[in-house]
Amino acid sequence: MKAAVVRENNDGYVDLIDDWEPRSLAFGEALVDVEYVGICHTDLHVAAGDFGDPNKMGTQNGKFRRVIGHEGVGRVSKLGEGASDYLKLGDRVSIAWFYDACGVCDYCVSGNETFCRNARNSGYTVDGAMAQQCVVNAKYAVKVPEGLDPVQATSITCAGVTMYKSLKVGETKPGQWVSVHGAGGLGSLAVQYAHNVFGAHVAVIDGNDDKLEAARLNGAEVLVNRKKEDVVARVNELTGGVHNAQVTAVNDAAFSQAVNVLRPMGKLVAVALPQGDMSLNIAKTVLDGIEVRGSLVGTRADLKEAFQFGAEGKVTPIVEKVPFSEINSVIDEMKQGSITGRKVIDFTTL
Ligand SMILES: NC(=O)c1ccc[n+]([C@@H]2O[C@H](COP(=O)([O-])OP(=O)(O)OC[C@H]3O[C@@H](n4cnc5c(N)ncnc54)[C@H](O)[C@@H]3O)[C@@H](O)[C@H]2O)c1
Ligand SMILES: CCCCCCO
Ligand SMILES: [Zn+2]
Ligand SMILES: [Zn+2]
Repeated sequence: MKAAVVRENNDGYVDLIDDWEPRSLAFGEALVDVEYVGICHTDLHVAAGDFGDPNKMGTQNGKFRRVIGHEGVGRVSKLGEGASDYLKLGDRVSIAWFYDACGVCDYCVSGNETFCRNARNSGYTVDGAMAQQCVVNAKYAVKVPEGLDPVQATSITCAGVTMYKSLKVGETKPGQWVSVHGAGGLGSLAVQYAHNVFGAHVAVIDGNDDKLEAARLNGAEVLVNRKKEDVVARVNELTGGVHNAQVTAVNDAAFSQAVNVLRPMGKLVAVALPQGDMSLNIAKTVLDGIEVRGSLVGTRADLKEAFQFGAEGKVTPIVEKVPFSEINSVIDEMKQGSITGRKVIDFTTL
């Protein structure tokens, strides 16, 4: 079978192989025939070894080869022993970054399971969705609701749930101002969840006018092109300062800008993962009571909620189907910042 695996030289691209075979099913696992898989910027980080070499975390056919992908959707085609308590054949399920966890630690039992120290991650510490078949833990594979387009569901599986959760982490309330730094895969959905679900006003910042226009059409009222305007001055001038800033831009500078557009007692919610450290204006942080919070994807409950808003038409991911053979071209486009919404690999035509 076909699969996309991290290259052994971690050059940031993937090898497209056709000798992929999923592992045999352990107790409680199920096999999924993959339909569609979105490419998240995290896949680029993984392929480049930014979080450590994923090929050293698993084997395939005796070689170290990790399948990427964690914005996957597909249908259950085989149930391992014990899986039928949770899934049935034909169920459409998601394959998300949060693959599974221990289920018993303080984080798992308090609604914070994504922070479990034994959590496993699709396309990183376990083989991911970018293959014709993928193994899932039946207890953790969140079902895609009927009525939600499967191609759009891929974007909610990571980008959508991540921003839905991070808006919760930012304690977003109706009528407040939210700034979204980066209008890419995550940012484009942050705009929709913030405006359509949380009832907030949205200011969006990017360097690409097409993405800013897409954000305007999805409810953003303030658009700032970082390459043409002073981000901090414009956002403060037009919003009076935001209540929370959602940083999805893969760029250190965006974090400093985010701090400086917050009104007193504002919250910076860090989501993006550029390599390096965040530099905070100490005086601003202290004198304005600023909070900085990190946010990591979403729990199974968050994903179920995020899907439901999609099924109800409150959010509509911008997606474009792309053939499996073009994965590395999509990686190049994402590096150039030229993708509005998400490119989604189509396994149904293989
Ligand atoms: N914390 C989490 O749970 C989580 C989940 C998913 C993705 N991520 C991370 O979030 C980041 C974004 O992922 P994505 O798939 O949306 O990426 P993307 O490439 O689709 O979008 C990034 C956007 O940032 C814009 N940008 C770059 N520099 C900017 C700047 N200085 N100011 C404003 N915009 C800027 C780019 O033009 C692009 O539109 C990645 O680092 C990814 O690893 C984190
Ligand atoms: C450590 C990387 C976290 C990214 C979540 C899914 O994109
Ligand atoms: Zn992701
Ligand atoms: Zn746990």
